[in-house]
Amino acid sequence: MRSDTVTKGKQQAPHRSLMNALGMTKEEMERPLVGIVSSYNEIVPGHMNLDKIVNAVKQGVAMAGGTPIVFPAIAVCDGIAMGHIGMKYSLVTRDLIADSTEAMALAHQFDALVMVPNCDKNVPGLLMAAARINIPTIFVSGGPMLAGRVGGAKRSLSSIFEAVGANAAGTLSDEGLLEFENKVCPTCGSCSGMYTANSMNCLTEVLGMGLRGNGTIPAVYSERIRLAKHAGMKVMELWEKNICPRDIMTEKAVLNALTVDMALGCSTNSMLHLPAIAHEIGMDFEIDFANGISERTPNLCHLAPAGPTHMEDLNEAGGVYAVMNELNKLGLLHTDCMTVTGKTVGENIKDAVNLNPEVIRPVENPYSKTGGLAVLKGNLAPDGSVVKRSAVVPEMQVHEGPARVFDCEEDAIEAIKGGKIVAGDVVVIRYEGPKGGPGMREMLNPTSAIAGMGLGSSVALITDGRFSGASRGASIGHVSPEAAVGGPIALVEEGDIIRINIPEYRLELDVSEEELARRKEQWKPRSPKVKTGYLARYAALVTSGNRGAILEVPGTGK
Ligand SMILES: CC(C)(O)[C@@H](O)C(=O)O
Ligand SMILES: [Mg+2]
Repeated sequence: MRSDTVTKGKQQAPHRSLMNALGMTKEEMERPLVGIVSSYNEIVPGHMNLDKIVNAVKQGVAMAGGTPIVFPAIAVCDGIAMGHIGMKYSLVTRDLIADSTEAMALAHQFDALVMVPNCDKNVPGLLMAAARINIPTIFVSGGPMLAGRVGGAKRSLSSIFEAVGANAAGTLSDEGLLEFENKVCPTCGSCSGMYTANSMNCLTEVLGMGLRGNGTIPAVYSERIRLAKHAGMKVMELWEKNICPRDIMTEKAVLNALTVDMALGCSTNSMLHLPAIAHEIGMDFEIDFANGISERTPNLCHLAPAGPTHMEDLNEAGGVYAVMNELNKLGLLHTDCMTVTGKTVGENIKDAVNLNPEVIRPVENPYSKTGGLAVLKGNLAPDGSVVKRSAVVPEMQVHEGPARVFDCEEDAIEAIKGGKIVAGDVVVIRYEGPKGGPGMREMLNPTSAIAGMGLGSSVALITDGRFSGASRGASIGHVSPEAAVGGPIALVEEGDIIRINIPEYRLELDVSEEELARRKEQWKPRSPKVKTGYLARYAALVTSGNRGAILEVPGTGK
């Protein structure tokens, strides 16, 4: 066993004495040591129940003959971090979570791992760590929040952000806003739409790293406790068979995840996290892969913010496996991939029935023939940009309008709320990229203000930052290269015409090559917004959005 390094032999007497200090018995030391990575804390609603999940995992591991040992991972609530300096500290935690888990797992020589994440950065951060450490590992998340009820309709986090915009526009009273505030987040769990956390928890199931229901069983259901116990038992089976993450998260599994992403209508952040996970398994991942997959994959789900359904509805309808089974009818999945069930994808999904054709449209009757995401390229984004096209109204799929340029999120918000943005405008928010932000903030306040003020069908937003899964509208993010490194987005001037053509995957600035070359000559890099601490170190190492904002070892290109 890997843990023999710390438990067996005379040289290990000091190690065993320290384990004695933990209260660990000889019998416990002789069993496989299973690290349980707990993302529990008291500030993230999606994580406040993870102590219960972790306890259930411990019981499962112990029942199956392992010794469970808990250690922590940090976690940020993107909702609470939204719209201020806190959001610069969100994406950057993904890599802290991956790196710190690598450090803990290898420092203590665990035999296997159970990852217990839930919200936006913990799921991808721990998937990256799992691929990197590559010892038998299973995931069990905390589960989604139930939807709230406002005026008889199911509502969630995107509606409260948009309610703020409606209130600013005078179409929603202060009492109305307060009602949203009090009702949209009724339980613990990851916010109830197909936002980033739930996107990544569902894709964990597709990647084969979580058991059935990992993405959709609500946080407050006792079924989730049972799922956690099963995950604890299952990791011991994976250990016995030595099935490791890189046997499961193969290139084909990543392509399956991208495919199901298209059908579910996942968050644009999946297009940062999948390339980063792919990087950990040594896969070359060009983001425009996504378009080929998007072309042939129908969009089957319109969960919030794209439509009125929520994670609890997807769960009732049969969950992720039912969506996969639909896609399998078109032969779109690699069914031979191994999973943590010890079975292949094909074996896992064969009996999954779609129980609600309104929540999961059958492949014969999709919301659209093409998938949820698209990658746009052109002279404004030579290395690519990402849009959730399933959340863009038909009249904005092709749009042309004057650039309204802002060098940070706060300035854009002020202009939108101050009524300075009008129908037709293309709002450009730059110097918010991975290096420039630093930390590539989510622009949920600007997109919600646009939607809430009734401009969602006439105004587009382009940024080298990123979006929340709760953002909707013609919101094009991850524009690469970013402004801070002199990407063309830095050269846009107020009033330049920008052309967006989603069906043709184009994003163009209507300025001649000569003029752009002239502007480039004059462009000078700005002094970094943050000069000390983790953000400064992060900015020095981070790559661009199209590469998943991975951290590169300087000089290696890796
Ligand atoms: C706050 C949210 C909903 O988690 C957002 O940050 C997202 O990415 O979906
Ligand atoms: Mg987020």
